[in-house]
Amino acid sequence: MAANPHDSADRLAKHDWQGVETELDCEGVAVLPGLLATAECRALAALYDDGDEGTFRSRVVMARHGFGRGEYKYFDYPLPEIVAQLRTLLYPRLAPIANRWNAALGLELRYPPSHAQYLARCHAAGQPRATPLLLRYGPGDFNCLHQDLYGEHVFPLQAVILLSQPGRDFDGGELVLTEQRPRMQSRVSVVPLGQGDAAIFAVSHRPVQGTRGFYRVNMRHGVSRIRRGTRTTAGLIFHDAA
Ligand SMILES: O=C(O)CCC(=O)C(=O)O
Ligand SMILES: [Fe+2]
Repeated sequence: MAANPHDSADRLAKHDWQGVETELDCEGVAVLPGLLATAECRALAALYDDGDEGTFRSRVVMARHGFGRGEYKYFDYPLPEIVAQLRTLLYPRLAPIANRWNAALGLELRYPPSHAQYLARCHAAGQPRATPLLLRYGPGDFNCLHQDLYGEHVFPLQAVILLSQPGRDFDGGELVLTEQRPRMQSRVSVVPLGQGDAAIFAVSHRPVQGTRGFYRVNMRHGVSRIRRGTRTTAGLIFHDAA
């Protein structure tokens, strides 16, 4: 799929990154409205059924693993151009936030400025397989709360792009995040997305400012039951898989 790199760069530049950073710090999730245009959503979603052989490295039927109901496919390298570009362009916006979070949590690990450098680290450590994916849900399907960990190397933020149009293509099927706080009850947030919007959120944990410094909360995400129609999403995970 052709995508003009200048279009993609402009698309990211127009977003309120200061606002995104504040939302991520306060809530652990931020929305980038209209990250993809409608035609791009359709073209990317169409790969699910029409992708050439070699587009995907594997297909997972969620019910077989107790992950929920629905299915997904992991892209293989080389990634479709738009997926590769979004991963490359989003990463340098997110790495400084990830580094600040690690510092707040007292972790020494830092993430390099470019995604190519970070992937080289994953690949050298035995995590060479592509993790971006397309997910497809039909009526009654859902995605259980989970964390996308694929090995020792974990980049702490990820993105999900809604490729279908809510209300027209499907009803229900909301992205849900839970936050498990130490010695407290869990908090939940539902993230309203329109077609082409991306949610950026914490993969497994994030720092929260308390009265005596930062503490660590554990995050999970999932999707509530699809009540009608078909919902397709694209997931961008920045670490690769073992
Ligand atoms: O379909 C969704 O909204 C969530 C997808 C997901 O779990 C992921 O991309 O990691
Ligand atoms: Fe996920």
